[in-house]
Amino acid sequence: MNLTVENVSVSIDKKTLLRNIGLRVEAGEFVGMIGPNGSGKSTLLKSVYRILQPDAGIITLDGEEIHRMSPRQTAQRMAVVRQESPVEFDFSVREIVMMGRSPHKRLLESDTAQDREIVDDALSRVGMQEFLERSYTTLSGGEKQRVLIARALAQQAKFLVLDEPTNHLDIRYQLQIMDLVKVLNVTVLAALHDLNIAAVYCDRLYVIESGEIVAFGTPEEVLRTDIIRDVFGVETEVIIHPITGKPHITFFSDTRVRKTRGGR
Ligand SMILES: Nc1ncnc2c1ncn2[C@@H]1O[C@H](COP(=O)(O)OP(=O)(O)OP(=O)(O)O)[C@@H](O)[C@H]1O
Repeated sequence: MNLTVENVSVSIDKKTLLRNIGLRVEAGEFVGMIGPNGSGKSTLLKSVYRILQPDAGIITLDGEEIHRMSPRQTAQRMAVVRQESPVEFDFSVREIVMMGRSPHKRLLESDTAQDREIVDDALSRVGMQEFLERSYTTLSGGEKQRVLIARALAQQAKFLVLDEPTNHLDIRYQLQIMDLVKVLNVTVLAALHDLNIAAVYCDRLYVIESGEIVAFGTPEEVLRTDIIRDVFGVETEVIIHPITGKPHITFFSDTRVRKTRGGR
């Protein structure tokens, strides 16, 4: 399943949040979006998962315009893990993950043995099988995040949209979840803040700044000292890591750089 975003612009209350965005994610590709806070990453993802209707431009999945699909057709193709997914009612973990099965069922159809197996499998893949009967609202931030990832897995969509999928996770689960998503062999578009994680897991990256794409390419092409300085205002040293073979970035605060250079 591939995604194409062509000339997409979004404005809210006369403020332009995205301007002429173009990007493509090929089938099976893992594409990351990086950029400073407030640059428009979530806005673009929201346009892709149809929470926002762009003012201009076209977004297609396998050539089909997403804003013409029914919500059910979209959910059969696309699973979304958002930064915060507020749950108002006291659902159990099992119920939350089972929601991932609903695009595949008819209205009021009861859960089958196969649905239960898929839910169990999804929970065990994120290390949450022990929490099946727990109330979702009692979970820690990281546990909630893993349950939402399990729900996306249970949805068995061929296209995954991830908005900061690992922001609540400790380092072990960050790597585990990224490894898990990587081996699913689905198409992924993910907004990521951790540039070193983006370097290791993404096939290609788009850099977004003030609502515009300012760079794109492989991690090697994009994660350069000059680009990171221009976009994030941070000094770095970038090496190709001898073990991963991918760029590895060390960050320096401005004060530290000035001190080392003998400034004030
Ligand atoms: N409904 C809205 N009304 C007005 N401004 C909005 C709205 N939604 C988003 N914005 C603004 O649009 C800009 C882009 O926001 P967005 O959430 O897409 O950024 P982001 O790159 O995902 O940021 P972060 O890294 O902080 O999550 C921000 O300045 C934000 O305040």
